[in-house]
Amino acid sequence: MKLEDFGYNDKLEKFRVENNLKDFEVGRVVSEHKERYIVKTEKGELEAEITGNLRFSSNTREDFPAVGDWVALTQYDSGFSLIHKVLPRSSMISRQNVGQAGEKQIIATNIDYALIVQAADRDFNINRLERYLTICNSSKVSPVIVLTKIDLIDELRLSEILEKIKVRINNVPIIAISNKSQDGYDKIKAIIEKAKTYCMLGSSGVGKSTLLNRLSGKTIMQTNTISQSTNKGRHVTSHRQLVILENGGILIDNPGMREVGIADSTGGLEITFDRIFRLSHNCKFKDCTHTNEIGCAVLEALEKGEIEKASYENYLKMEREKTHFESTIAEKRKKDKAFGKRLKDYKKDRNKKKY
Ligand SMILES: Nc1nc2c(ncn2[C@@H]2O[C@H](COP(=O)(O)OP(=O)(O)OP(=O)(O)O)[C@@H](O)[C@H]2O)c(=O)[nH]1
Ligand SMILES: [Zn+2]
Repeated sequence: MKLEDFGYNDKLEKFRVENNLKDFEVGRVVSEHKERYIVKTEKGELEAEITGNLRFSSNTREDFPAVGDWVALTQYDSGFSLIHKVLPRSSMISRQNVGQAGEKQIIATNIDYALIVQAADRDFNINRLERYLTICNSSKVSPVIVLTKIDLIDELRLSEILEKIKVRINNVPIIAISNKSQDGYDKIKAIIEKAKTYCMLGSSGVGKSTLLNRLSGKTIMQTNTISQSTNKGRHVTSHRQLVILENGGILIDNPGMREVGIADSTGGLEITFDRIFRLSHNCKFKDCTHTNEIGCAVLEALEKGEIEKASYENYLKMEREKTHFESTIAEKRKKDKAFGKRLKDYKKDRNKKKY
């Protein structure tokens, strides 16, 4: 397989040449477990770790490789490889780190499209759709809405749902499918492009695994463990998290992806709620919160019924979450800085005492 088959492009190649990385091998991280990586190269899959240098020059977890990353690495005779550099990312999906407040955890990188999967029966929820959209918009990933289980509803209900979406969400393709009858499969297959990278976002039970299995032409979820011997006879076993689909698309499906909470949409609100943001330019006060101010263009539009009340409320809720998350990050930075200073003072002090 060529690098291009799993997503390598001219931009990455240009970076590689300009940054004197020609002596390294290039590969894509297909799985990660406790800082051990499986990297797919033209020669096959390699097991790798990062160099000490990369570790020490990393300021945050974001600088470490993640699934989807393109990396420059060296393979040693022992069959072991070291990652020297992470090539620039075109997109990044992250979530709030559950253990550490204010820390981000990268789920996957270099994703072109996210399939936002919602079942058309009980799962359908437009507020949640807006949240997933916001995740996409803040991650620089293009969204596609996929409605599954349309075999469980009638045509009237389906057109109602489609209408509901269109009132609140503009310019996002919507594909309605049934994994059971395979209705709409031609449409979903048609949007999946060769060498583009996809991921799926959606609640549990909406049909993501079923769709993935069908698109890959294999039963991946059950046979997800690959065992392959490296050229030195070492065995690499990993949970495959990057899958090449039947028509050449690439799908990232790692455990983290399934856990991207809808609370992780800390940016991208401007794009999801562009109507509200456009209106806000006409608010009397620059720092208008659009909740009780005089001369608020958003409240005026709301009163006139020009924007949906439910959408407005969803926006306010997400805006509050965003503010909260940002202040947690700011606080953490302040603490880190204070700690850094204390450490410096301590070292200075210790050095003074030496002489
Ligand atoms: N009727 C109907 N059932 C479906 C459809 N798609 C999936 N299902 C069923 O819904 C259930 C859940 O499907 P999965 O594919 O496991 O859902 P998932 O999104 O991968 O769920 P998690 O693995 O928990 O994230 C299974 O019993 C499927 O057979 C559909 O289009 N129509
Ligand atoms: Zn306002």
